[in-house]
Amino acid sequence: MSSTSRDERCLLAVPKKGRLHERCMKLLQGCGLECERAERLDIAHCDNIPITLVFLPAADIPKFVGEGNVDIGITGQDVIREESVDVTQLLELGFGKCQLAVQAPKGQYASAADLIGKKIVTSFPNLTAQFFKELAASKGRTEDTTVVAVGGSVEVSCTMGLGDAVVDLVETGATMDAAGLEKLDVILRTQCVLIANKSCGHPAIVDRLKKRMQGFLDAQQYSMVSYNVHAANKAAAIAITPGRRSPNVTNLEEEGWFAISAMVKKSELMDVMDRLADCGAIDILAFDIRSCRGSAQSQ
Ligand SMILES: Nc1ncnc2c1ncn2[C@@H]1O[C@H](COP(=O)(O)OP(=O)(O)OP(=O)(O)O)[C@@H](O)[C@H]1O
Ligand SMILES: O=P(O)(O)OC[C@H]1O[C@H](OP(=O)(O)OP(=O)(O)O)[C@H](O)[C@@H]1O
Repeated sequence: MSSTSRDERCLLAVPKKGRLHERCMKLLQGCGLECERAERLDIAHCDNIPITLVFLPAADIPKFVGEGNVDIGITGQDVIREESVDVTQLLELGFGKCQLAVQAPKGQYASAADLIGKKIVTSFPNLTAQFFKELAASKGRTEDTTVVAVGGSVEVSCTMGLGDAVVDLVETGATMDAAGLEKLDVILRTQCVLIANKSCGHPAIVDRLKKRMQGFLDAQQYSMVSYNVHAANKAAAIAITPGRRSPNVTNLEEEGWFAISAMVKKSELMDVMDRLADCGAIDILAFDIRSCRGSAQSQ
């Protein structure tokens, strides 16, 4: 570990287990953070940047960031909203995407409004109570909806007779379906984000990490395509690969030929390569990008 004191090191909270953990570790690795975590220890100092990782339950991270126990953190927008802490959202990370949804036993209720005044089981008691309060107000209803907080396995609550319906996270819908539930309404769409304490003391380190993360995320979305094309087909080829800012065009030794390279969305890569070949481009190659920096969207 480098010889930096606690005050010089930026504390970054990372989900210690669950769905977000692996994705976060892959992201941090892609950002070049090198750190060794001793077995059973929930803290790891990075050797090559003054950042210390603190491994915490995802649901506790908003509070610790909000109160300044750690400087920055990675967690879901759902738990940030549930804790209603005042933190700065620095970056959407594009994974951990799901919905917080009202779910009821299939065929029993037509809409979430039919659950006003009933008993709802959830790990998100604050968001659930707020949702039903606002729903009741919008419908001119006065009954109080009972919210029962549980720590997990929410989907089995109706079967166990704990409540009439649940509010839980849904991604593919497989868990909901297996539990005999159906979605009646969506309270929140969420994804994993990088957050910072409002008066975070390490702006330079945080900014560097944010740019590295953006670079890693951009690199995952794009491939680099390079090809050779004759002057007669150059304009058509450039129209297919305009790049993010502009393609890189250089002259080949061979008269009338050009080498072109450009970033292409991975989701469009095969189509772009087909179209380049159709318009006369040759030697068409695609490369993975490991990371990138300084693109317009990354500023
Ligand atoms: N099915 C899902 N798809 C995508 N993201 C999810 C899904 N379930 C949860 N998440 C996101 O991951 C966060 C942590 O959820 P997870 O269930 O992994 O947490 P945990 O309770 O810490 O772990 P565990 O359930 O193993 O105890 C959630 O707050 C949410 O942002
Ligand atoms: O729509 P799906 O793709 O089925 O995902 C939804 C499930 O994912 C989460 O649980 P997770 O599997 O993380 O385990 P948990 O119940 O222990 O939190 C969430 O609580 C749902 O149960």
